[in-house]
Amino acid sequence: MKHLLFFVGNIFSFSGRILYLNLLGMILIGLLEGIGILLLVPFIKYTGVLNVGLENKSQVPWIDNIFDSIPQEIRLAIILAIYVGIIIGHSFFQRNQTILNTQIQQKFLSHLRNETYKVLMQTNWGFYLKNRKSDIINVMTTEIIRVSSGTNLFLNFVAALVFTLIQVTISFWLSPIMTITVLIFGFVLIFFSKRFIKKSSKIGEETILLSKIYMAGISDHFNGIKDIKSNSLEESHIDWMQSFSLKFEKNVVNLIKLKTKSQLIFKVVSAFLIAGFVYFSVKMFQAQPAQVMLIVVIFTRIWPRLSGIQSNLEQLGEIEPSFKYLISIQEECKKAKEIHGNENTNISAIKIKKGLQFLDVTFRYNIDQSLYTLKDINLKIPTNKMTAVVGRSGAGKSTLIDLLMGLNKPEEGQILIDGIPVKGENLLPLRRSISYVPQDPFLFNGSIRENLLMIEPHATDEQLWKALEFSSAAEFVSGLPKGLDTLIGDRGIRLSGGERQRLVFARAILRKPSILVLDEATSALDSDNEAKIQAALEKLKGEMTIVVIAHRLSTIKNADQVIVLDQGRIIQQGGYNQLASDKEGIFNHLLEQQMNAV
Ligand SMILES: Nc1ncnc2c1ncn2[C@@H]1O[C@H](COP(=O)(O)OP(=O)(O)OP(=O)(O)O)[C@@H](O)[C@H]1O
Repeated sequence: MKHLLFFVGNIFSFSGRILYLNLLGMILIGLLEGIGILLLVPFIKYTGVLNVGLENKSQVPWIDNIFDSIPQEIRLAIILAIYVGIIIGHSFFQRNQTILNTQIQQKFLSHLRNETYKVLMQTNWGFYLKNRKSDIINVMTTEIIRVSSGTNLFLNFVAALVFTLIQVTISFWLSPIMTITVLIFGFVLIFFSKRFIKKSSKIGEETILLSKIYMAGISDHFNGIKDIKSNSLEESHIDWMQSFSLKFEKNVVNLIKLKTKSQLIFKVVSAFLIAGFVYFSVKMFQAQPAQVMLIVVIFTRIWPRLSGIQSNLEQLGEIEPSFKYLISIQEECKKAKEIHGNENTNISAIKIKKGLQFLDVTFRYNIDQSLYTLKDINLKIPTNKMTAVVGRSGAGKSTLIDLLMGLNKPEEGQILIDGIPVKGENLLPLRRSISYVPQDPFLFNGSIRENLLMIEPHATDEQLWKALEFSSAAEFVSGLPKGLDTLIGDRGIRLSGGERQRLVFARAILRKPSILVLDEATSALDSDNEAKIQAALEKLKGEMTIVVIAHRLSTIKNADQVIVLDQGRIIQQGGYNQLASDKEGIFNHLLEQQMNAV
């Protein structure tokens, strides 16, 4: 319940006055419905549908008094006119209230979506190492909508309580004993239906789990669609989907079974109660037709409200796990927050004068694992020079780069920029100074121009072509029918691997970074284009600090220093030729292996 109240508090502080207006509208609608019940008294009496006897007073004498004072010939017309007026007023308020409700709900949904997205964007990289991307997509798509509709459901529940209260008050006026009896039976039944709410909550938990698995499954499958097609794995994936759909089906059917079971109990009890009331009223208390009709009206008005409360509680129980889940994600994000407020907008890049340094740096991904991913790393990266990091697969090269960019924090030791530790305030300026080109670069489904402008939104066409020229991409881009406006598909699927890498390289250069980090960024290039990129890097050497990870050692021939990593430790460090000539060294060994392979 506290999770639900957290979001209700949120919607109150977010929506403010408009929410109170909404509640007021609900009360008005409830009142109009209540007046509708009161009108039944004169309606029954003066229409003569039931033989009440005009001389008899009903349970609400003041209503009789009002209508008795109206001339008989226009009395019925007035009653009917009031009735029509009430229906019109009721419909009018209900329409406005529905619109207002939707506005509040949609605004709250946008607020929830924006805020959750913002905290997700502001968390550190460690959060993304711990959580599955598909779980986060599930939160942003499914869970947020469930929470928003759950909050709305709660507001409707409050409105239902208000309606019930108004109707109970009016019914109490008409027949206190009858109203109290219905209420006692209703609340006893609600009390004994607690287990339905618990069961709904369990089904809600199962729904979240299923959505997570589903989202993870389909994102894996469509990310790997090429592998699926080329290895003809379609059938097994179709089977997975079919068996999964069955689980979804069962989950929803179970929920409906549960909901309808409690409603069935309410309806059966209501049938027995109404039959019992009418029987005892007529047989034992000789009730008049008007009184019997009143009993039926009161019962049929209040009882559905009580069964509605039960149904609302079950629905809230089902959504409760989503409230809990969203709060836990938001709290985890807050703990992992690395950008506070809007500080990201006014950050300017720093100019690095002397260089970067790793001082006794030790790191491991999981504090429980005994082996360190990087151990006792001492290293200087001089400004405006090229540093290459090489080593076998799994040696820790990418991890070293992630630490350099401040994505992960060292467990021990520190990383310094011009002698100042990389942490807190200088973390974001450092990242602003870096252009990073990963192994599998990110291109989104848009035009080449949009992909380039993503990094430097104000760049002119001239600057774009210059960057493309620099990365040896100008030739292929100008050869495309739509040039810069060519659409490149999901993750740049309509380009070759080498074209993608050159495009991302152009994008990195466009930013004119102080530090250019290339993580296996030229692996897909042919030797001709690789030579061109090497020449480009050579030109950049005096202007920016370049850090290159490369398996293909020919790429780093021009490096000013080479760092050789093995099992998380630096085992060799020096100039390219110096390391190549050390016959005992692992670098020479790696070189020989590559020569033999060629
Ligand atoms: N997110 C992670 N969680 C746990 N372990 C990780 C994670 N990322 C990498 N590792 C482990 O850390 C070690 C170093 O990985 P890293 O990616 O830095 O190696 P690498 O030298 O860049 O390898 P490659 O050349 O194959 O890309 C590997 O043993 C890897 O399994």
